[in-house]
Amino acid sequence: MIDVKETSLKSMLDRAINEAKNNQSSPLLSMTKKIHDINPLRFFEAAEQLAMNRSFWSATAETFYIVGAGSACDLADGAKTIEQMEENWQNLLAEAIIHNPYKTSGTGLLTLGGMSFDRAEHKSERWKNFSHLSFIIPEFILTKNDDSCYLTINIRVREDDHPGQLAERMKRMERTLLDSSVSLPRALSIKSTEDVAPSEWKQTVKCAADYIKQHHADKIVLARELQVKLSDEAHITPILRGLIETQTNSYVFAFERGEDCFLGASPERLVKQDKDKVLSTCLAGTAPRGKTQKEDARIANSLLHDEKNRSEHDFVVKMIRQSMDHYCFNVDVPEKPVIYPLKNLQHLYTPVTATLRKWHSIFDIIGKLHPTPALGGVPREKSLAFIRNHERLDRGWYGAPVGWLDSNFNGEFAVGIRSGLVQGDQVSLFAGCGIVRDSDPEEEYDETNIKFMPMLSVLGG
Ligand SMILES: C=C(O[C@@H]1C=C(C(=O)O)C=C[C@H]1O)C(=O)O
Ligand SMILES: [Mg+2]
Repeated sequence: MIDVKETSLKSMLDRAINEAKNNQSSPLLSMTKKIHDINPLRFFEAAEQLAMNRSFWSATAETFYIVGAGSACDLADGAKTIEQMEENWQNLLAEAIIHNPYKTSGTGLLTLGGMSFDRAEHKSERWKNFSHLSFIIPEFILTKNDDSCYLTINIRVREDDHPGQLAERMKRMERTLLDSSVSLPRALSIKSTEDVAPSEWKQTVKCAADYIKQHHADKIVLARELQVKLSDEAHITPILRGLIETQTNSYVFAFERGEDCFLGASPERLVKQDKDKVLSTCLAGTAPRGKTQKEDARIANSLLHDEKNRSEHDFVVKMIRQSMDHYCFNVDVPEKPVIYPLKNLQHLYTPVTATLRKWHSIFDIIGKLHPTPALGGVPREKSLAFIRNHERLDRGWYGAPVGWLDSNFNGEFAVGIRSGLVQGDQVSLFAGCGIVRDSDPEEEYDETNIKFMPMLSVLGG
């Protein structure tokens, strides 16, 4: 990695093109600067006008946004596993020419992306635009952290590139992306919804509960789908705005691939890395919110003491603790869960903190954790086999890690739940729940219905 102090795009390009010629390589040039305050949703919308594929990430508990536009490269090209992708990342970093004078996490050279829930599963037509593994380094990245905004430009430089022309092209695109007069499209409304095979799903829940009672497994997470037809082709920006405004304590994300977009507002952090500090979250066990404060407190209290929900939760805690022990020391896990309140429901929540051992990365942790028993089950292989054989859904990127990481060992990944796949005027929403021995199909069905609410309400339902 070459850390550069000079700042003009043209002189950086001259330098990078020289490197490319001398080494017969195509290094990535990454330049970051501070810019005036800009609404991340306007930047996101402006990228649509340039017909660029977009990535969006926001942690709504903080004022933190990363918006990516275009693609300088996909790290997962030619990689079948997370390990191979990490190797691509390391090779790219080794050659990269970076100018980023800021220490803020999420600025500078970074990558955003996700993966399929089950990379062993055959990909259906519906997810054709979403590779099993895909992490893009956007051409333009807007990072907003509290009141500070940063713009990063990433260019894959080739030896026959013309520095002057390239600099002009990037500047023109930058002007369009930062144009604050871009108007935000209006929200749409829902024309109809269709619950996909509800009675078959309840039957599968019963089958899973029986399988568990026969001691073949301890927990199996089953998901189902709700098809939504919109009044017109979906605009992504108003959906994201709705999610940001309504879903506190969540990660609002969107990943466009071709004409399709996978998006959602997940409350579930898989892992956050801040140098050698890592944080994971056990989130499982669910109840609705109460209509009054008193009712809400009563529901929270019974959730905390409910045996069935505690067992759903405890499987996750046990597994995450063991997995973190693998790559970390100082693993700290509180004895009991607390309540994690969301707009439409509340969960049992246990945070896990740890220190990452030298030579290990966030990719190692993702590879070890996914799928946790919050989305797969216990034991892992048996529950995955059950899901493959019985669930009628191709989960695609639903339930899998989505997030970002930068070149300074910071990053954050959520589990892609409370989410949907937008394809034109059609949205497929996904929701699942943890089946244990005492699960009742009707109750689990009701639980998935509340999990559809965050997405449904911003789509206009
Ligand atoms: C599978 C989902 O959520 C998971 C299942 C939960 C449960 O069954 O109680 C709670 C949170 C998540 O771990 C989903 O939202 O789709
Ligand atoms: Mg549950």
